[in-house]
Amino acid sequence: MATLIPNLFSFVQKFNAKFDEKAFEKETEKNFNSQQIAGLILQYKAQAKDLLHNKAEVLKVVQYIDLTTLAGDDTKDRVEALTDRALKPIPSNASIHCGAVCVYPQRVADVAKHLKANGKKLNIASVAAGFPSGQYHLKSKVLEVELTVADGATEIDIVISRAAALGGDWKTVYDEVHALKQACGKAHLKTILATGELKTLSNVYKASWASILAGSDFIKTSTGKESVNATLEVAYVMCQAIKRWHELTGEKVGFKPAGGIKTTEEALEYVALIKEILGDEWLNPELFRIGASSLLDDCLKHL
Ligand SMILES: O=C[C@H](O)COP(=O)(O)O
Repeated sequence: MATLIPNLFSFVQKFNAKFDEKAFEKETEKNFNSQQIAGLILQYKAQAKDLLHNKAEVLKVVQYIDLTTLAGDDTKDRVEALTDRALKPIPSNASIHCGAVCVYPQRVADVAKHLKANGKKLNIASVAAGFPSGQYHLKSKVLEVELTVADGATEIDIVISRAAALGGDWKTVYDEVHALKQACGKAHLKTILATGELKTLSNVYKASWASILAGSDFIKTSTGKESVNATLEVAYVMCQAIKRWHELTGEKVGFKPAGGIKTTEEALEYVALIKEILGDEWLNPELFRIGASSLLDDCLKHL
């Protein structure tokens, strides 16, 4: 019962933009048992095998995808073609579209102009703010977010400072995310934790909590550029933070696994995990996305 009563500490903290270190430490003092999580992961994997035979579930996966290209040689032509594919990912079904198209900041204007010229609407996500390292001055990160939103991005994917996180400086993690949330204006903020570089599950939980407190609309596992990207283990921990925030405040923060998710079965493992931890109400593109460059090809084989 106690957990259903909004925790005014956290709630007020979020909207006053002040970071209370003691409250943060108290809230995030948790131990995660990898063995126990591994047991649950086996269950999610078994459930995904069943879901794979259900075409309606595969169709939903297509709609969760942030169809991504993040390459140094991306051109206007490439992102326009990707946008067309995100608008109609299944050639025989014009009613389905992907969650968003996701490109580098310099390509956002190409996508926005292409959509306008064709009279189409689609979420445009972009990986602004010094992606993927995050090793840039906050001032330039803020400016990059502002410029990218001005070019037409409706969703901004930023990455936290791993240097601050690994040093236990959660206030800096919070302050940066908070500043970047303000820079987003009306655009949604997805905060990438780069979990493959955070070393411990405790750090993953703390990074999730700091990002949620700072106003992130989504928390996302990885940039796709770390040597270890999305895993079910970190997804479990991140979804526990999302669940806890919902218990305390009634607010729903979205979840986006990204990086290295190439098969429909892998995508459905995340669906099974979310179903168990957060429930069916999280299984829609408003609250669940999968960042992926090649997953769609595999989904088409299952339809
Ligand atoms: O955010 C999206 C990821 O960068 C995509 O990663 P991927 O190319 O491994 O699918």
